[in-house]
Amino acid sequence: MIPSILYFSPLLASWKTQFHTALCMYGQTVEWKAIQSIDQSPTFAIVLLAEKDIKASDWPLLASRRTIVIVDEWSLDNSVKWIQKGAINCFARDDEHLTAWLISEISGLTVNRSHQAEDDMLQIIIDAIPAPLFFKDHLHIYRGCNTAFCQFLELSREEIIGHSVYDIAPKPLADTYYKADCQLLAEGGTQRYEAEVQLGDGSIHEIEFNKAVFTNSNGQAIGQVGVMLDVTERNQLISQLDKATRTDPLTGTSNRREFNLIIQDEFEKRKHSEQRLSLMTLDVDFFKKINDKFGHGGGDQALQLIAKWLQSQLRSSDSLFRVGGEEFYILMRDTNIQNAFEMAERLCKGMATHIFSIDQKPVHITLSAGVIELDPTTELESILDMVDKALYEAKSDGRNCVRPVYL
Ligand SMILES: Nc1nc2c(ncn2[C@@H]2O[C@H](COP(=O)(O)OP(=O)(O)OP(=O)(O)O)[C@@H](O)[C@H]2O)c(=O)[nH]1
Repeated sequence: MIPSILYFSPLLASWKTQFHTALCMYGQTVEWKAIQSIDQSPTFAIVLLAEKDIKASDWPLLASRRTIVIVDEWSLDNSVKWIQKGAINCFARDDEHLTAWLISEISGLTVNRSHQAEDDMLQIIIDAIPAPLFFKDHLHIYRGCNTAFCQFLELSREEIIGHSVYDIAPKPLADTYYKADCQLLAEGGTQRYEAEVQLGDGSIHEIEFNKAVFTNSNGQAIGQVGVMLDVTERNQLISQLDKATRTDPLTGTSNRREFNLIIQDEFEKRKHSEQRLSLMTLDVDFFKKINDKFGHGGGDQALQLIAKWLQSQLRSSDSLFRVGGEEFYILMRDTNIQNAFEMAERLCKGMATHIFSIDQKPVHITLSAGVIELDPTTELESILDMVDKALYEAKSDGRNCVRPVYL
């Protein structure tokens, strides 16, 4: 006869002997295995835990095993408390009823098959649903799932049903699901959230969970049902789309939309920090002539070369934006007006002496610029107006020069 395995926690090491003898007397062959915590036992196993050995991290797994809690002094209140946490029974150390109860458990006399037909019908129905679907009881133990859910996790139904989420997911992910489950059961109703799920091949997918609590006829929450939608691709598309709406497709730099978002944010931060912030507006001089000489394609190429060159001149804390046809902004963090002015001069001089090549022909390009420091006591709109005017001043003063705004 194959011995039944009984798992026990450290404080029950010597205590178990009396039960071993009693069980043998009634013809039960058992094997005892010591465990330090409940996760070292397989699901469905009979696990005997001394109350003092149980840690809070063991609680989510109590119901996925046939857990018996052994207490020093039995009380109805305490016993019910453990049963509500998922244990199937609670006995005092010296309670001989435990022997009879263990014999019944080991013999499998408690299995109730009266609802088998309904269960089979429910399984057929949920298997027809293409999205992964599962349901858990109020103790967070999986009580059912459809074929799509098994395929999704690459686990068999046996590896899921009766298990706690801590049995089938890595601990950090299981913590997330467990927390969400607790919240849903406490609040009732429905819940929708996104979380990562690790598949059988180790890949991580972003999943939208749509869950709902179900109740018994008294309105008491007895479990939850969840449907999973794989939104990994959808989220990737959203983030690509979001990036595209903030990027200038010609030069790859950030565009005006991104500038509007960033400048608001940086300006708000500036109001609560001593870190200086400056803005440079740049416009390519006589750009129309480049288009006229090289065609629109040549002009596009020039804009790409200009953006690349500007980017190569910046510090990692500066941000470049293409905000119009041949107009660029540079946001300079940690920079006062003096430093911003020097930097603008350096860029204009550098651009004027740099020789670009379009269609193998050398091209000279110059820039006009305005600079301003973002004073937190001035309205952002007026700052942007003033720096634009400074740029027009640079244009009307002959181009290829910088005009600073001193507030
Ligand atoms: N190739 C190309 N040209 C563009 C693009 N956007 C704007 N332009 C051109 O840039 C030129 C800008 O001309 P203007 O505003 O008159 O300015 P400018 O010729 O640079 O002269 P100033 O700014 O006064 O020095 C126009 O001819 C636009 O068609 C673009 O994406 N690609």
